[in-house]
Amino acid sequence: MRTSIATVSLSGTLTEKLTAAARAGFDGVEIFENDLLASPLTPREIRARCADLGLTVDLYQPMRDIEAVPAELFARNLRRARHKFGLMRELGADTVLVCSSVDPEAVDDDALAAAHLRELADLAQDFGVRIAYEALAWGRHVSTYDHAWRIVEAAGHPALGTCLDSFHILSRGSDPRGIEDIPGEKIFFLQLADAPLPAMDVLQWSRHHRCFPGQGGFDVAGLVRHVLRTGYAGPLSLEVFNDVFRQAEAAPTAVDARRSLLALQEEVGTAEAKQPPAPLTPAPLTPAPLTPAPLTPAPLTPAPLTPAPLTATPAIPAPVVPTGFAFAELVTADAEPLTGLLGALGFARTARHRSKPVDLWQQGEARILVNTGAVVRRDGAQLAAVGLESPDPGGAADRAEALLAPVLPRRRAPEDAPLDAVAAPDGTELFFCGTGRDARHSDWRADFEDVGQPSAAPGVRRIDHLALTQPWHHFDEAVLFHRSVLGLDAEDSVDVADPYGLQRSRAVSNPDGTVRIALTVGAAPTDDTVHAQHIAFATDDVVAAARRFRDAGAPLLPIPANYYDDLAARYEFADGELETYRELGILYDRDEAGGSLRHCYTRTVGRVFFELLQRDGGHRGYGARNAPVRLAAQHAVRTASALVGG
Ligand SMILES: O=C(O)c1ccc(O)c(O)c1
Ligand SMILES: [Mg+2]
Repeated sequence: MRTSIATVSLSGTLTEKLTAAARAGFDGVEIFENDLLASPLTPREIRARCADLGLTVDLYQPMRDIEAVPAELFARNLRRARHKFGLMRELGADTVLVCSSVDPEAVDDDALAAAHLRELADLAQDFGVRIAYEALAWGRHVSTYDHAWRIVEAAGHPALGTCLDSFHILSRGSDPRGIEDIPGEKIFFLQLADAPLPAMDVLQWSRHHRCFPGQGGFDVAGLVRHVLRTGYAGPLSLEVFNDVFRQAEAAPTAVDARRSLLALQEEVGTAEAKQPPAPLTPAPLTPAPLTPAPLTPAPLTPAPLTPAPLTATPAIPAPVVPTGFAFAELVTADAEPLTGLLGALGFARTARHRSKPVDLWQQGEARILVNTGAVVRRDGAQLAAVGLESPDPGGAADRAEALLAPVLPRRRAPEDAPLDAVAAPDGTELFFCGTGRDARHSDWRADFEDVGQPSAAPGVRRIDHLALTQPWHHFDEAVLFHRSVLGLDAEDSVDVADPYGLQRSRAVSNPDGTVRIALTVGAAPTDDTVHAQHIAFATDDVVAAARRFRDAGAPLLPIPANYYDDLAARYEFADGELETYRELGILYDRDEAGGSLRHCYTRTVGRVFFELLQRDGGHRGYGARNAPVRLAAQHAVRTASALVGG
């Protein structure tokens, strides 16, 4: 199907928005009136710009507070509409959105609303324009899609149809099955948005917190299926009001938006194939014939009034879910502080890259690459790449590419083993690996020469999870990326209090928990915790591992006594157990099923720190309840070392 995006969903000037939408591969746009008013381009120039970019203007919007008002006011509204319809011809837009009225003067009278909309549609028809009437969830008298449709039906005018907006429908809790009672040719437009579920005042919710499908909690795919069963043949158009997207760069937001529609179409297609085919009302592919406007002076080529025929979603290769971490790669100018920590944790340097200053440090199945040959940003050591074990590295990369992930060159140097890799939204390079499976392809170990043996002592077994703080304006994008591109499942988001802000965190994982990534966004983009990244190592005995680390002369993050007093009040411990945790700085958490989590932290080097973690009894969490204590302790350490100039 054709895809479209409202300019309100992207940041920047109208020109920047159009360019970003076109580059991301959208077919068309909804032009928001404010974007047009603020643009130095004339409507004809905007039309030409869109044409140059290969974009159609699928909708002009919104017109507000038109219907069911006193006669004199309605006369003024018609005058306003005449101007806008003229503008739309210049713009090459054939459909205008009319929102249900929020005017205090509007009356609760469906017959009057229908009569006014019919009159409006009559005028619109003279200009070759169609009216799509949309129920705003906070409309004064019309706030549900079925009510808007009843009025459209009563008006009975060929140039009047309805606009469905998934936000207004799903935020009101309306039953989307009723959509199938609307003939597809009377659905003039479909706007899609998701939103997080915790409800608030619906207007604030809509204006600030909409997000792209797959990023929130609505069943947008379910709604789209109902719409498609009517025979609707217009575009799938994203209309997302979101404070973050309004500020972030338009180009990545547009790509994020397109990825969400690709994943949505995949979901709709897949689910549809599993069900018995739904009865489809055949959709007329052309709107009702419209008389050209006699008043228009402009000898413009008429805007394309024919929606493109329904085309199948281009096939997206099936998800190839990663089955473990192959490695994590840290880049740093000075290896010693990091390798000092790794050595104290029990890691040994086991291999060296054949041609680059990259060392492999290993313990159990945990592998850390320390790279001193790459460009390091101002904030020091950082995690630059992650190797994911993949049952089909090429297939994983093909899917990533189909979902618009930037595909990286397969070889970083001519002599390297070819590896499929893509970039995550935060720039982390993700390598799809088949460690030990195929020496010619996807076995990154082929580039390394053994220089030692991993320690035999029991300690770290593998990487348990990565915690990656995302740039604040890429958080929702990152969650959708990991879900759609990598096929990981996303858990609900949790809020973690930091001394200087609130961090939203959402974990993504594979079904058996061998790949877990906690994505976090900080509240204050200037604060250094915002950029922190950590690698958590799984151990079967966190107390022994912590002791060994400390005995090697490395300090663990000190945790305040108050934390342990609270633990004592909360849980019963065996004799001496709590004292051990207190002595070592081990944090403790228990889930409802009695599973437990014990974990402790190293100091931070650049952006990076390590965690030792022991899960028992099937605990699947990350210790979110302990995170505020950990964050405060890290602040305290940073402040203290700043005071001594360290
Ligand atoms: O918030 C609004 O006013 C508004 C305007 C136009 C729309 O299509 C919409 O869904 C909401
Ligand atoms: Mg809308």
